[in-house]
Formats: sequence, structure tokens, C-alpha cells
Amino acid sequence: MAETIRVIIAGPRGNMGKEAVLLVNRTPTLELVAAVDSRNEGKELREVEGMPDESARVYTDMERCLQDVEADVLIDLTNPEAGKVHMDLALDYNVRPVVGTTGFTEEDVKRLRKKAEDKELGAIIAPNFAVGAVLMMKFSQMAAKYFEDVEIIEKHHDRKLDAPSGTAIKTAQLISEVREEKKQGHPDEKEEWEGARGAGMEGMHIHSIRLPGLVAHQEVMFGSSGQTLTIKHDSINRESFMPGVKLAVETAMKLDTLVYGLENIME
Ligand SMILES: NC(=O)C1=CN([C@@H]2O[C@H](COP(=O)(O)OP(=O)(O)OC[C@H]3O[C@@H](n4cnc5c(N)ncnc54)[C@H](O)[C@@H]3O)[C@@H](O)[C@H]2O)C=CC1
Ligand SMILES: O=C(O)C1=N[C@H](C(=O)O)C[C@H](O)C1
Repeated sequence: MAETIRVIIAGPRGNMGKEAVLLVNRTPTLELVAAVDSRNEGKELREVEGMPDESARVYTDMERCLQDVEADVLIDLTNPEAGKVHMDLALDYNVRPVVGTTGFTEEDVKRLRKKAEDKELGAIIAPNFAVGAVLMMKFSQMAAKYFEDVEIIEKHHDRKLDAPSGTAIKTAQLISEVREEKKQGHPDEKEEWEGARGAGMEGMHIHSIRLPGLVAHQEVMFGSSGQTLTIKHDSINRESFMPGVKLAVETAMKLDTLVYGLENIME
């Protein structure tokens, strides 16, 4: 039988954290040893409203949690500020971080990869854990070899803090690996209203839509003479991310470096 992986979850009451708690709760090879929340210090998780029957203790201070608890993996699903601090602390305490929290810059990833490698610890930052979203990004990278004009349209619920989404940034990064920089649109194009053409990366455009009712959706739209190609993915609930979270937790145990993007660990 596979050995049990001891897990801490940061952000257990959030949209994603709640699903991650349920994932660990129903997976016999994973054990929840603590949760780090912005409140509920000292409670057992099961005493917190909406949480399943888990006796893991809740901490409001990540460092104290890491000092008190023997853990293998930290799953972080909080916000960019907290996520960065938590990831650093996890590596300090030899706990492997699996981070779904978005808002990490390329510099953050570089610095944290060096730290993980110095400590010979596995670490994963995955802007999107949904297998379909990873395929959408990979298919977009394939299409970008043949279409140099591309617009990325990402749509999320209106509680989202960061824009563009981590997925949109990762998509643009993957496309930029195969696409020459190109200014798109008319050479004399002018934004009459600031922001009308979205954010930019190497001439690509990224548009961020925020509306109640949405979960997480992205379209990558390519165009060339006489044709367009749209590659689209929709997450209609947060359960869609959980197989990817499980894969990342299991894989982090076997790595000794930081991997950025689930596509790098999917077979
Ligand atoms: N990689 C992926 O597949 C996905 C990533 N995300 C990302 O995950 C993050 C969380 O998303 P949601 O669950 O929708 O957000 P949310 O706002 O529903 O949940 C965040 C939770 O973190 C908690 N929190 C904030 N600061 C904290 C701290 N210092 N210590 C402990 N807990 C803290 C909040 O109390 C809240 O319960 C975001 O960065 C989002 O972009 C979201 C969905 C999928
Ligand atoms: O905040 C969200 O909800 C999501 N965030 C991630 C992102 O920024 O790409 C992943 C997914 O799109 C949901």
C-alpha cells in the first residue's frame, strides 16, 4: 500500500480550499495534519462551519503551524501575498509546496526554484489544475506556430483578485515560446478608451472579464486571412481542479526542483 502523504491546507474556507479539504478527506493516501486559515485559531477543522469531519488543528500563523506539525506537503490556495510568504516558509521547514494560488511573477518562480533546488525539495506552482485547461493551453501553443495573431479572453467570477488570470499569463508565456513578437492590429491603432485593447505581452492581447455567475473560463482566439480558430475551456465547478491537485501532491513528493505548470508533470 502507498505511504500516506501528510498535508497542510492553507485557505480551507475558500472556494478552492473547501474542495481541497474534501479531496484529502476522501483520499486514503492523503492525511490532513493541519489547516492554516485567516481565522479560527486553535479549533479543530470540523468545528468550523461547512467543514467535513476532520480533526486537524487550525492555525492562523503559518510559521507556528510548520513548527508544530510534521507535514510532507503544503497545499496553498489563498491569495498572492499570503501564498508567496507561505511558499517560502514551507521550503524553510522542508515541506513541499503545491501552490494553486496565482499572482506569482517569473522572478518569484526563479527565486523559489533556486531555493527548492538548494534544499532538494519538490515544489509545484500550477496556475491551473484542470486537465482540460492545461490541454487548452497546449493546443493554443500548437496553433500559435501557424497563427501569429492571437487574443486571449479570460472570464472569471467577480471575487477574483488578480487580472490577468494566472492561466492567461501562462498561456501567453507558452505561446511566446513558439511565436515571434508581433504588434497586432492596425499599425496606427489608437485606444480611444484606455484599456480597450486589453493587456499586452509581445503584441498579444489579453482581455479579462469579471462577472458574477462565472467560474473560470478562457478562449484563445487565433486569426489569419479568411479564417479564425477558437480554443475554449470552461471550468463549471472547482471539483474540476482536484484531480490535478492530487497529481501535483503525489508528484511533488518525487521531485527535487520546482515545476511551474501542470503540463510539465502530466504524462
Ligand atoms: N491553480 C488553480 O487551478 C486555481 C487557482 N485558483 C487560485 O487560488 C487562489 C484562491 O482562490 P479561491 O479559493 O477562489 O479564493 P477565496 O477567496 O475563495 O479563498 C481564499 C481563502 O484564503 C484565505 N486566506 C487569505 N489570507 C490567508 C492567510 N494569510 N492565511 C490563511 N488563509 C488565508 C481566505 O480567508 C479565504 O478563505 C486564488 O489565487 C486563485 O486565483 C483558483 C482556482 C483554481
Ligand atoms: O481565481 C480563480 O477562480 C482561478 N484562478 C486561476 C487563474 O488565475 O488562472 C485558475 C482558474 O482560472 C480559476
